[in-house]
Amino acid sequence: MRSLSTLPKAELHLHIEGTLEPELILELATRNHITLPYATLAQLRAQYEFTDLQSFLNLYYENMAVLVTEDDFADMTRAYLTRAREAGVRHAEIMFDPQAHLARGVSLATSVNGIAGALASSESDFGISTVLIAAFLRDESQDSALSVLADLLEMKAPIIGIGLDSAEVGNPPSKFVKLFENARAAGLRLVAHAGEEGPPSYVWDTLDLLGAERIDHGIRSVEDSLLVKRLAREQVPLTVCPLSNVRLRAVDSLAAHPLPQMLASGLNVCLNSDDPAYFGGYAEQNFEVVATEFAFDTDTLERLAANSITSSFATVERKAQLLGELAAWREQAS
Ligand SMILES: Nc1ncnc2[nH]cnc12
Ligand SMILES: [Zn+2]
Repeated sequence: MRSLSTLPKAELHLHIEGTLEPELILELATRNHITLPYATLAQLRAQYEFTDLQSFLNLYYENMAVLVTEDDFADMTRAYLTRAREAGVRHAEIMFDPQAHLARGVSLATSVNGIAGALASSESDFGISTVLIAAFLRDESQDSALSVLADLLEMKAPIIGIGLDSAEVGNPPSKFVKLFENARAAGLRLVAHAGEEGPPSYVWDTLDLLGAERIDHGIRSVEDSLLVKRLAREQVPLTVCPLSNVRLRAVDSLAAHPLPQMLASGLNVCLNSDDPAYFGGYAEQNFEVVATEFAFDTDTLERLAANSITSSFATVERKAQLLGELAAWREQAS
């Protein structure tokens, strides 16, 4: 099969802290004199066996301890952009978790300025247009989220929107109605994780109570045929992350992933890497594993890439440019 790193694509579901590779974690730990529970790469790598979302989140939050200065955040971001360019990512919508850094005593200015500083030149340095999304931790209170959102607005942080992530089950969308109201009133775009481990009712409520424009994951939607009909009718974008779902055991195996069923139902799905340093693959690898597993033809791969572009928050001009690149890729493919 032709390498799918040449397929022009947008990545819409990416946690920048989930791009911290083990090598960079240890390098930053040394630089910042942080003692992690793991002294060697082998010891750290041995932790990357997950049984569910929470088992991953525990390691993901623990490893963030190495992010201390603006330079650390900028280096992490540039490392992702370097790898994303190789993956054929032409536009990236990058989430970060400000509350996780605040809880460790790292200021909003440090995380925002470090990441946004690197993103400011992403197009000239890497050929990748980017936007930044502040994701709120659903296992924290809404009051905490409201206060951080107010601070982000006050400091005029260059964010295009907000997201909702972390432990889903037991933290339903209804907990964050006011947060999404405030973000909407501030002119921000709205996305949220739903239906990763949580039930289809969380997807309904993410649409109806929070007014989210995109659903991150959404794979459990297939359990509810009425919901599938609605998602198809409204063409709600679903940012699916196959390798993540396998590694966090949201599905029993790649073969059991509902992606083919979602495509057959006419859903607006695209492929993403979520936390690629933890789940064994970047954007092109997520395309390659499903292309192989499900024997997808060129039309299907093109559709997945087109969905990522049209569902993005890129400008109309940028979308047109990237769809043009995709058409050129198609020409070469045939
Ligand atoms: N896959 C995921 N689900 C929920 N929260 C996350 N934070 C980082 N990755 C996540
Ligand atoms: Zn995610």
